[in-house]
Order: sequence, then C-alpha cells, then structure tokens
Amino acid sequence: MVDRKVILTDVGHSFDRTGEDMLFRHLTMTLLPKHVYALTGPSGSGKSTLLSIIAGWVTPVAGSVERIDCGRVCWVLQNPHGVARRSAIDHVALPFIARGERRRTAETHAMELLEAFGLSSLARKPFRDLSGGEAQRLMLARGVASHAGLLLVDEPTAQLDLNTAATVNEHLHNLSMSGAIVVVATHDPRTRDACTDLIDLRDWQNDEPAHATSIERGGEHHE
Ligand SMILES: Nc1ncnc2c1ncn2[C@@H]1O[C@H](COP(=O)(O)OP(=O)(O)OP(=O)(O)O)[C@@H](O)[C@H]1O
Repeated sequence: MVDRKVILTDVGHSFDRTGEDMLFRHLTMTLLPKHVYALTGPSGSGKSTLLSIIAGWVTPVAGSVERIDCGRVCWVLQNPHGVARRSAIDHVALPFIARGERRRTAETHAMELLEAFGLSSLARKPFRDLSGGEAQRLMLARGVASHAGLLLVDEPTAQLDLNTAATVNEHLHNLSMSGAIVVVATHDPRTRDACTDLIDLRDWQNDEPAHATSIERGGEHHE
C-alpha cells in the first residue's frame, strides 16, 4: 500500500479514428492515496473516458498509464447496477463474506456501513426498490466494504440533498485517508470543494502541458 499510485504520462484520447479531435492531451500526473481528485470539465469533455482510462478499461490513443499496487478497482456509476431482488444489506455484506467472515459478522459490518451512508432503514429493501441516489450510496458502501484501492466515482452527489451529499463527501475523504486513491467526476461545486485536488479537463485540451492543482477547503484553489 505504501507504493500505491497511478502514473499518467502524456495521456491523450480521441474516439475519432484520425486522432485529430482529441478530448484531452499531454495529461501527466501521479495519483496518490490520501488524496481525493475532483475531475471536472463541461459535459462531453471526457471525464468518464478518463475514469475508464485510469481504471484500465480503455487504452488511451496517446501516452501511458501505470497502476502500481492499486489492488481492487471499484467503479461507482451514476446509475449503478445491482442484483434486483437482493437486499441492500446483501450487496454490502458480500465482500465481507468473500473475505471469509461468517454471515452474521458480515451483516453487522455491513449494517455499520449502511448506517454511515444513511441507508440503515433500507437494509432489507430489494435493490430494485432503491432510488438512484440510494443505489449509488449503496455502491459506495460496497466500495468501502470491498477495500477498494482505487475508487472511481461518477457524479456521487448529483441526486442528493445537501446533508446526504456532505456525508458522502466525508466518506470519500475517509476512504482516501484509509489508503485508497479516489477520483470523482463531478459537476457539483460542493463535491469539488470537498476534494483535495482538482483535475480540470479544460486545462488539458491544448498543446501545452498543464498540471493538477490542490484545492483549499472553502472553494478557492491554488497551484
Ligand atoms: N465509446 C465511445 N465511442 C465514441 N465516442 C464516445 C465513446 N464514449 C464517449 N464518447 C464521446 O466522447 C466524448 C466524451 O464523453 P464522456 O462521457 O467521457 O464525457 P463526460 O465529460 O463524462 O460527459 P458528462 O459530463 O456529460 O457525463 C463525448 O462526446 C462522447 O459522445
């Protein structure tokens, strides 16, 4: 875990076969644990694409990505998929059971996480009955349960009220402090401000190399 990092070197991507219409280019940075990276940019600028590149699911047309000691990669989608008939608690207990815990202990641990994410009253509800925001928080709880080393989150607070959004942001921070690398694609200024570092894709649309900036709590950011 000490050496966990993702190294992006001169990364660029285009879905255009000619490679002329690059979404971003020359993206060079190292992502580290204990940081929460806000990935911002206008709709269509390539945030989800960059998350897929960081996860290793898309190969960039330019540059390279090295994932060192990242362990389990967990992706929390905006509209996550679960097992329709399985209960919320089952979704979170499963990673504990997979690591050898007895069901009862796993359910106790899962319940603690459901409480932390404001979902304890929904524990026995089947996944198909959860709202979009509830389903997404459930998947974040599952990400924590599965000890993800690299957590990629798409718009975690878009569908949430202020208090729940603040709780989710706090958990993303806690997760990063426990040793995970967390990257959050977001349009929400509150979520951006709750992150430690900013990757604004608008900075990477030109030929000149840019860099990630760190964010001061309270909204201002500096280099
Ligand atoms: N598999 C694909 N093939 C072709 N074009 C794609 C593919 N995936 C995404 N694109 C295009 O690439 C661009 C970037 O898409 P992406 O989903 O990464 O943007 P985004 O910044 O996450 O957008 P939003 O904020 O709206 O979610 C868009 O124009 C999209 O249509």
